[in-house]
Amino acid sequence: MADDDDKPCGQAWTAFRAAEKKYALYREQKLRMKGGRLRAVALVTRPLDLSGVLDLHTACAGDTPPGVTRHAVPGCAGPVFTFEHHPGLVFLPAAVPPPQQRQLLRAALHDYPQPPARTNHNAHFGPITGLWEAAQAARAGAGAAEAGLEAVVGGAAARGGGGGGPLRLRWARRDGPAAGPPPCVGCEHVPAAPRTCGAAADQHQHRHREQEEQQQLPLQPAEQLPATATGRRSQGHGGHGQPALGPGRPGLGCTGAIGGAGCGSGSGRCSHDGSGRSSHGGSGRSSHDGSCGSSSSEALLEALKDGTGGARGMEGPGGGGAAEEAGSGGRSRGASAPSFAECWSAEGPGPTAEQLLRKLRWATLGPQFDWSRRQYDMAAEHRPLPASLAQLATQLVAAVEALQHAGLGVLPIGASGRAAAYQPDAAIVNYYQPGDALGGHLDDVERDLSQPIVSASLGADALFLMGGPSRAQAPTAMRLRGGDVLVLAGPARRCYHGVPRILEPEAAGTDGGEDLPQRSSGPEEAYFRTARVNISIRAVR
Ligand SMILES: O=C(O)CCC(=O)C(=O)O
Ligand SMILES: [Fe+2]
Repeated sequence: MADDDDKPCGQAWTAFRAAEKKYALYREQKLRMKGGRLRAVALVTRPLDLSGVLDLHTACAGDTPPGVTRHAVPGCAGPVFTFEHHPGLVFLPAAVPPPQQRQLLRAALHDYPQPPARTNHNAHFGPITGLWEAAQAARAGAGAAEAGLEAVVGGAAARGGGGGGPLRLRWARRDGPAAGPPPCVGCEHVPAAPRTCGAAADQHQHRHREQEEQQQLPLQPAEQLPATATGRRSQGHGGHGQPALGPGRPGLGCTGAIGGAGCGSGSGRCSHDGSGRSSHGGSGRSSHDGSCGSSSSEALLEALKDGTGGARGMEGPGGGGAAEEAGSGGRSRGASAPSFAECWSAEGPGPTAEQLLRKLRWATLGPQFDWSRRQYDMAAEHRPLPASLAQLATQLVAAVEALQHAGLGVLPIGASGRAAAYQPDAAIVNYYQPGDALGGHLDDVERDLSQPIVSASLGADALFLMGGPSRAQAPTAMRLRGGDVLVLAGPARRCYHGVPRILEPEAAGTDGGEDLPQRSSGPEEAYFRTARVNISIRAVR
């Protein structure tokens, strides 16, 4: 793990940090004198200067900018770009075709956060089943209530005038070590360590969210816990971090820190926690026919009928969901996963599903990283990397290998130097809302750093910073759109990178979601009009 070389407070920012600050979203209160007093009249977004940002979609059509080389690669529909100052970085614009984007976006909401995959919520609440479906329950409407939604939500549907009501987690966040039995499913919490100025007290914190401190989820006594969920605590939690709500991310192998306010921001956190043994979370049903408008409520109702909690695999071109791809065969939750009904009710003490969905930051597929031992825990329960993601990464790495054969030297891949040696088995799924950022970091704890990372962007546009081996090196700012892929290979594996900004539609110059395939009014599309998902696929074994 490389040193965190951000300068201490009071000194100049590193070049990387300066770039983060340049592109970060800042909102300022506009003040005006009213009645003899200064009053806040509006929240103003600081203008964003995109003139220094590389947009290789425009270069696809026109001239290639200095320091960037365009290649035609067999097997790639469009051009592929490499960078003089970033050896090992390969940019493949629009490499994920629209139908596959659509499948991945749906899977990212329906499947990937399902237990036994872990998410940032595990540290506070334990495994949660059917988050997306529960968040959609209020939209399920009277039909859903009639069909049995009220069986789960109690009186909420009725109180909601037939429109359903928000579902709440049955258990609440715990803010301290469990005070005696009974322990609960949601009690993994490590007391916050104070963030010290410029120090490495929390060097695993990468994400910040504007105003996150004001957006804390409700804290209530952990009561009314589902009997079946008691006694389960996630394993392997290193206890080093600060799994406060919001910006924690797995940071597998990451070194970095970002704090919107610099020192003393107190928002550092890291939520790494191992989970139990491998299982899966879906029954492998496919639903990629564009009929997503009602699919979430249908999935919910299906789930209510069969008790699987909506944890259905919906990903995979061949009709198989992620779980099916993982060879699970039918049941839709892992051994340690509570059912949908155990998780959600109309009157639980916890936050609403919508709140939790907004705060979903990451999910991990494949082996979990154990921060206490600083290694991947291969034995702990996890959701295997779906075959479709492994296939996507393998195909793209093979395309990149073609550059190698053309003498461009962007790899090696593995000791053999052949793409065939590349066997991805893990991914981090990052969920970004407007205002989120991922601070500069290295991904450097995988066993074999000669294995590339394949990083696919989905949903809203973002700015990506690609730096060098130290933060002192000024990064290149690039615009990423839904469907774009970056491959970090060779020397680029040891370089700082991060995401300082998700482009809100105004900044992006769009009304949002232009790049989403087959735009429709489905809830998934609505989510991705402003949100972004990144899936970074890795080989960790
Ligand atoms: O969101 C992105 O584009 C970058 C993600 C990343 O760097 C990571 O997950 O390590
Ligand atoms: Fe990364």
